[in-house]
Amino acid sequence: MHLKEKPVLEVKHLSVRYGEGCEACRSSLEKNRCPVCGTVWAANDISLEVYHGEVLGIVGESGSGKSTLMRCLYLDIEPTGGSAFFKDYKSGRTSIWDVSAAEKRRVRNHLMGMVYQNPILGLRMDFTSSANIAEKLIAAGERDAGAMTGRATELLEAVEIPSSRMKEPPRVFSGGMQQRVQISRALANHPSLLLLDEVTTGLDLSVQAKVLDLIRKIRAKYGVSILLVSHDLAVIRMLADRTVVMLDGKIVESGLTDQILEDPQHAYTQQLVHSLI
Ligand SMILES: Nc1ncnc2c1ncn2[C@@H]1O[C@H](COP(=O)(O)OP(=O)(O)OP(=O)(O)O)[C@@H](O)[C@H]1O
Repeated sequence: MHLKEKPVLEVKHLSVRYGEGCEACRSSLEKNRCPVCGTVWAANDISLEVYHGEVLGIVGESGSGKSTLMRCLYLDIEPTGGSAFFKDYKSGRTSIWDVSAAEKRRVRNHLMGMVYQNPILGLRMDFTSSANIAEKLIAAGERDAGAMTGRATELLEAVEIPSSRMKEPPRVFSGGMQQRVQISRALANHPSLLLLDEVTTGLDLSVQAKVLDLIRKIRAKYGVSILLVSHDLAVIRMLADRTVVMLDGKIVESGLTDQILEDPQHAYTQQLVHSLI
C-alpha cells in the first residue's frame, strides 16, 4: 500500500550495545547478552519505516529494547550504529544521528513530539498548562505572545482541557489529564512524528480508554504519524495500523496489525496473541 510513498521516518540497522562486543556476539547471544564478553545488545539491527498519517505499534516484553529505540529516536542516547532519516529533514538524506548537538536540538523541537509514560518527564508540573505549550513554541523560535496563547488554547481544546483550566499547572490534574496536556505539548510545533511511550500504562481502564480515543481523534485531526510503544497488545490492537514485535533487542515479526493478530508467525507473537483471548 505504501510502495511509492517515501516514509516520514526510516530507521536502518539501528544497534545499541553496552560493552565492547566480540566475535562471539555475532552468533551466540543468550537473549540480548553475549555469554563470552558480557556485552548487552539493547537494540540489534533494527530497521523500520513509518509512513504519513499511520500509527506504527511497537510491542514487546520488558527488556526487549522498546525504550532504547524511542530514546535513540528522540536523541536522548547515541546509538552504536545505524541511521535514521526523516523525509522532512535535509530531503531525507542525512541521518539525525550524524549531526551536531545544536542540529539535534532543532530536529527534536521541530520534527518530533514525545509523550512519556511518566508525565513528570514530559511536563513542567508547576508551570501553567498553556505555559507548558509556550515553552515548546519558544524553543522552536516563536516570540509572538498572542500567537503562543492562540496555539496553546487551540491545542488544549483539542485534547479536551477546558479553557477555564488552562492557567492551572499539571500538578493539580489527574493522570489522564496530565497525559492529555503532554499530548498537546508534543503537538505544539506541528511535528512530523509523535512518539508515544507506554502512554496509558498505569492509568485506570476507563481513563486509558479515553486517552486512546483522544489519540485516535488527534491522528484524524492533525494527520500526524505516530510511533506507539506498548507492552500491551490490546493497546496496539486499538490504535496501530501496522505492528512490529520486538524480542531481546531484535524485530521478530512485523506486518499489518490485523494480520499479526489473525495469523502470528513467531512463537513469541503467538504467545502474546493467545494471552489476549
Ligand atoms: N545503560 C545500560 N547499561 C546496560 N544495559 C542496559 C542499559 N540500558 C538498557 N540496558 C539493557 O538493554 C535492554 C533493553 O532495555 P529497554 O529499556 O530498551 O527495554 P524495554 O523493552 O523498553 O523494557 P521496559 O518495557 O521494561 O522499559 C535491557 O536488557 C536493559 O537491561
